[in-house]
Amino acid sequence: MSQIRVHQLSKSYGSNTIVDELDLTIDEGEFVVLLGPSGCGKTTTLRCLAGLERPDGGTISFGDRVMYDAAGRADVPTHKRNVGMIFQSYALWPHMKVRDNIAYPLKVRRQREALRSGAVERAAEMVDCGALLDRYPSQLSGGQQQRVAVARGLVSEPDLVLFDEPLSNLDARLRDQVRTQIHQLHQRLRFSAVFVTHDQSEAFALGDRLAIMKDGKLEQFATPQRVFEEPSSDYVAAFIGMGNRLDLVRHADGWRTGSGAAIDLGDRSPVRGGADEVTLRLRSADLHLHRAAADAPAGSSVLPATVVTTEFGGRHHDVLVDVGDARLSLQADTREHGAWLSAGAEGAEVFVSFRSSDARVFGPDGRAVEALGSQVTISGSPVGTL
Ligand SMILES: Nc1ncnc2c1ncn2[C@@H]1O[C@H](COP(=O)(O)OP(=O)(O)OP(=O)(O)O)[C@@H](O)[C@H]1O
Repeated sequence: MSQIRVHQLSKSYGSNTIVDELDLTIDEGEFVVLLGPSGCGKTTTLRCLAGLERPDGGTISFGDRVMYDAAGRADVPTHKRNVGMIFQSYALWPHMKVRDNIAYPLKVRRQREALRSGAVERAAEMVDCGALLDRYPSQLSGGQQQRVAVARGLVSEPDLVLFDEPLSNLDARLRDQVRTQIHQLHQRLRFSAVFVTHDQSEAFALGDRLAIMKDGKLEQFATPQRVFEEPSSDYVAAFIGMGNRLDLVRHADGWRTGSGAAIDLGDRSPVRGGADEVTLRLRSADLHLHRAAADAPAGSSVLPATVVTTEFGGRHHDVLVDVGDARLSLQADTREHGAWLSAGAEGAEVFVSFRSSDARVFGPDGRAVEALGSQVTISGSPVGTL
């Protein structure tokens, strides 16, 4: 098996375009995560890959085998695509024992040699379910049921394993356990996978690459590290945890917020003529709280703020502040700030600071303003030199 390619894939329901000329590649052994908010078309894309949904346009190929081609009228049925599928609802057959559930894909594909040579038992052992083979699904916990579903998804050594939000029905502790198990299995077996989720921590933990979807299209397709450090748009930044937003306007002496506070964008500043209005995004962890402006580290931007609410979170307090008409969230260290924050800090006049290197800047079209040495680009096209 080699690369899996999706080219110009489209799918509509009535007049609603759900998948919109989507291009996606999954390299051999790669774990690709489809990430995006509810309704952006993740599951529909997955179902098209599985052959459970008939696209309206485009092509899907697994190596040199064309699975679907709207123009060439190819459409290989699901049971001939050699995909493994793991669903949110586990989807185990209730009337079959664990052994028969895991064996099911081998029986459908008539893989008798695998059945004879103990593939079912090996798959069960792989997910620590070897002792459960003679139980029915109703005799298993949710976590055990999903591990059996993972064994069933992998038992036939499929060309592609599809996961549709498989952790969503599990409680937080089990979710972490099954997530780690899927990660370890992938490290060991190196199967090609597409994993649908709307949870950014799952995506960061599991993905070799993240395909972030918006309205049926790919907004960014890159490694988790790249997405975390350089989100390609304001939409991606907001979705992956840069919840703090400040709108800035260029003045003769530099950038200012709507309430007039000066902001130093450092080398993330677009050049004159590039953009005169930008959006700045910051993570809560990169915004710092001070009782006096002088306490802020040298070289950072400092903004006057008013405390709105605080919540105890253990080592930190979650704090909401207003900076002009922008509401920002930050985490304040409990050892440094706990005493006065716990004593009722609502309404307190404070300062917040951040470093320009932690901020990400987006142009009026929502695309990232990237600093490339002394050359600055907006939306990928050079607009001038600093
Ligand atoms: N069979 C169908 N008929 C009509 N509309 C559908 C059908 N299946 C899905 N849709 C619509 O297509 C849109 C995208 O659905 P899809 O399940 O692909 O989204 P998603 O990104 O996976 O979201 P979620 O995380 O909520 O599952 C939704 O608005 C949904 O209501």
